[in-house]
Amino acid sequence: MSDIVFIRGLKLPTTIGVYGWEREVRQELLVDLEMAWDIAPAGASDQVADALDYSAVATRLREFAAESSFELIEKMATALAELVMREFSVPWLRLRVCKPGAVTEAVDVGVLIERGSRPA
Ligand SMILES: Nc1nc2c(c(=O)[nH]1)N=C([C@H](O)[C@@H](O)CO)CN2
Repeated sequence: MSDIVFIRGLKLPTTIGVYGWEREVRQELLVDLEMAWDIAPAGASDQVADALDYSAVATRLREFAAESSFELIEKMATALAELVMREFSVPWLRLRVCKPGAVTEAVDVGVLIERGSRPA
């Protein structure tokens, strides 16, 4: 099984950053998430109850980020990955967390992590 359910370009307003001014403002992170998930049951039934509901995942990530106050995007990425695996029973994921504008000379900066075991 090598199916993937994904979310791309999810906006996560949050408090994030190591500098003093960053503790006083909200900034927007962008997240790309790939989750290993067997889509065969939903593909057969056409019922969202049989699917990994990407809408529910997105809502939960935005809720978590809104309540978070981390310094590093490494910490945010780790926490988001743990949440998705724990609450949605996802066995493997690849998560990119981007902080647009953090380095003005760069198109983008961020971290890309993989967690869990990918089903064969
Ligand atoms: N590897 C990281 N480097 C930096 C981070 C980070 O979260 N991970 N954060 C900052 C500052 O908060 C920066 O984004 C402010 O523009 C610097 N380096």
